[in-house]
Amino acid sequence: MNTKSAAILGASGYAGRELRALIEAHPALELAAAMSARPGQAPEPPALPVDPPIDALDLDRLDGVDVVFLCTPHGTSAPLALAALERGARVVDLSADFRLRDAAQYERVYGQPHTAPELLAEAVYGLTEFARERVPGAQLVANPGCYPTSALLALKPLLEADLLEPAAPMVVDAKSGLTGAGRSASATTHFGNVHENFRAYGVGVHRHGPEICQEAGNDRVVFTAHLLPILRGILSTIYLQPRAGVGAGDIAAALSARYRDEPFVTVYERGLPELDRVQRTNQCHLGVAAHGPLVCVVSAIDNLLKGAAGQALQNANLLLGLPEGTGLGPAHGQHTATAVAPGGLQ
Ligand SMILES: NC(=O)C1=CN([C@@H]2O[C@H](COP(=O)(O)OP(=O)(O)OC[C@H]3O[C@@H](n4cnc5c(N)ncnc54)[C@H](OP(=O)(O)O)[C@@H]3O)[C@@H](O)[C@H]2O)C=CC1
Ligand SMILES: CC(=O)N[C@@H](CCC(=O)OP(=O)(O)O)C(=O)O
Repeated sequence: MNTKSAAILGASGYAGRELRALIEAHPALELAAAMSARPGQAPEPPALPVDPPIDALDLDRLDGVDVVFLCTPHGTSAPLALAALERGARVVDLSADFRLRDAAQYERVYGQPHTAPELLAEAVYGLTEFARERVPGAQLVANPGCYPTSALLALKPLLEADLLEPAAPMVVDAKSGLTGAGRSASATTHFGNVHENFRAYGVGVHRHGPEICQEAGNDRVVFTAHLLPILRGILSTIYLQPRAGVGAGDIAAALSARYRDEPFVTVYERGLPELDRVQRTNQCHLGVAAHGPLVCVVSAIDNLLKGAAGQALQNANLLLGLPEGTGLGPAHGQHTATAVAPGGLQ
């Protein structure tokens, strides 16, 4: 395999560290730069002698780099994407800056004007299992949000197969571990404060609601986020009203058929997903159960891998003409290299 070069901006964050561990174990990618992007600030020195160094932001180091990963907060990614594209790199942005197609909606949802609206039309929403035809030709990939990844992998095949009652809401009751909030401790996400606690947040206004609706193609998704007192993983319990005559068995069969050949999505024949089966893997596990007049689909992912760095690497492999699963470890239900790699959050 010809080696390609990669750079990470935001390498000191949770997603950036995870991606770094994946790239360092990747057989065809070479890490050209791992930079901490906050302008004007020196990167933190490594905490331990074994921790890899992170450099200060220097956009000139992106010259000649094949793919740039933006692991930076929304609002800061857009100008960095512009700079990387101007230098000829392809870009995978892990933030929300290019996920919503409409600049006015971005401003409503994120409370600030978009600084590179001219790029929105060309950005490809990289839910990889549904974007394989468009990602390889893209310059800019908008990596999906973690909650949206868990919801959309369950919903999209059922919408495409027209198995759901058209007027009924689709209720996505999702729970995330603390790493979903990034590494900056806050009063509400610091482990010490959430210990023995569990709560819903952003009810009715969470920024991932519009993203899920956009990609589901309708406004009937009712999404609620919860914060779990664990480190990593998202489990979404999704309540759906099937069309008359459609039962849980039909829903499970449709998901199984859609994902039969997918290395990173596993549909259970019996039982329901649990977080410890997907933590530190790039897997989405789906399970189905009848629930009175409704059908319940449970979807579980690791927020930092399938919900962020792992899916970003699937997309980057496609951008670079590499097999999609390169560097993502054994295909089914097993832990990736990040379970043991330095820098990967254990
Ligand atoms: N955590 C998760 O589960 C997921 C995260 N994402 C997205 O990925 C991105 C990174 O998330 P995560 O790793 O959790 O975040 P972290 O807060 O852990 O890390 C953020 C990174 O961005 C840098 N940064 C912070 N503020 C600025 C700024 N004003 N300008 C430039 N750079 C800045 C930080 O560098 P410094 O060292 O200077 O602080 C750090 O390297 C976000 O957009 C997030 O929404 C997407 C899916 C899941
Ligand atoms: C637990 C937690 O706080 N999660 C974050 C979402 C995770 C994230 O980083 O958002 P993106 O996937 O859009 O990048 C939140 O609720 O805003």
